[in-house]
Order: sequence, then C-alpha cells, then structure tokens
Amino acid sequence: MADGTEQGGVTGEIAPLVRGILAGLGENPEREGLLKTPERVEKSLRFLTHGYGLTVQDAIGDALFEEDHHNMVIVRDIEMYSMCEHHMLPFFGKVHVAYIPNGRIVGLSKLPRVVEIFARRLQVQERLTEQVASALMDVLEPQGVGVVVEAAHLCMMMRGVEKQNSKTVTSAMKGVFLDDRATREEFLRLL
Ligand SMILES: Nc1nc2c(ncn2[C@@H]2O[C@H](COP(=O)(O)OP(=O)(O)OP(=O)(O)O)[C@@H](O)[C@H]2O)c(=O)[nH]1
Ligand SMILES: [Zn+2]
Repeated sequence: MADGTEQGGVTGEIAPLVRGILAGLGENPEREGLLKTPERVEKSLRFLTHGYGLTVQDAIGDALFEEDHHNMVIVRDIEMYSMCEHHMLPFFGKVHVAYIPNGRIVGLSKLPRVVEIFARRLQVQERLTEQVASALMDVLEPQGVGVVVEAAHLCMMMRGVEKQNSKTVTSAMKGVFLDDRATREEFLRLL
C-alpha cells in the first residue's frame, strides 16, 4: 500500500538461513554484493508477509457509517501482490470487491486494506479470494459480498509450465451475490 514502507522487525531469524541458501547456490555470501543480502531478504520477506500481523478489525477501525444505501458499491482494480505458498514466488494482479450494504457502509479505503491483510502472506489465490469475501461478510454484515481476483503467477511464468499470458480468475460470492443471479450478473457486468 502507498504507506507500506518495509516494516516488520528484522529479528535476525531469517538472515542466517538466507546466507545458507546463498552458499547452497554455490555463491560466496562474503563477496561485497551479497554481504547485506541476507538482512535485505529478511526485511523484504517480513514486509511481503506483514498481513499475518494485521486484523480486519484493526484495518476497518470505526470507519463504519450508518447509511440507508441499498445499492451495490464496487471498488475495482485494486492492485494486489501476494506470494504463492508452493514456490514462494509472487502472484499479482487485480482484486474487485463489491458489497450491498444493509444499513451501514464502510470507508472505501478499508476495502483495499482488507485485501492487503490477506494478500500479504503466503497464499493460494482461491483462499485469498474467499478470505476477503468472508471477512467483509463478518464485519459489514451486508446483504452480500462479491470478490473477483485476476492474477498472474510468476511460478507459472518464469519457471514450471512457463506460460506468459495466462491469467487465473477466482471469485467468491456471498449472500445476495450467491443467491440472486441478477445481482451477480450486475457485478460481473460492471467489472
Ligand atoms: N490452486 C492454486 N495452485 C497454485 C497457486 N499458486 C501456485 N499453484 C500451483 O501449485 C502447484 C504445485 O504443484 P506441484 O506439482 O506440487 O509443484 P511443481 O512440481 O513445482 O509444479 P509445476 O509448477 O507444475 O512445475 C502448481 O500446479 C502451481 O501452479 C494458487 O494460488 N492456487
Ligand atoms: Zn507457485
């Protein structure tokens, strides 16, 4: 996120392991260019997984407002960077989040913040999609939630099957987005 400087304490637990990886790769961890790499990698990994330390309640705070609005609210094209739990390589793309309020609305910026909580950890795309939808159902108690994630997986691009143009699309529909076909279609059309 825009205010996401590399946070998360460097405890030093990971850096020695990275030194081991460098040696295992046949590199010389003592050469000048690599001297600070273990600490850099630890700091970077702590940032890329800082979602473990965040809760949805903290992210939303008190930004829930009583409002008699019963139409669909969509925040689309939320950029997302996550890491696949199988290869620890990035997957990244866009998240589209919609909900229909039930007496209260949420501060719009909180929707990308909820995405960050679940993206910034080791993930599979399906679980990320489901977790964002479930969390919003729990906290907003809306009429329904729809979440669509479109992502490219580096583990399918720079290694493995090496497909450069495939996108994976996942969705999670809750409440009226699941029960009412017209609502679901309106959401998908507005994307
Ligand atoms: N369902 C799902 N699979 C994922 C995701 N990210 C990576 N994968 C897949 O996880 C699978 C792991 O398969 P394995 O056969 O255990 O690992 P692998 O030998 O490295 O597989 P290849 O990538 O096919 O070389 C691969 O098919 C990946 O494409 C994800 O977000 N969701
Ligand atoms: Zn992977």
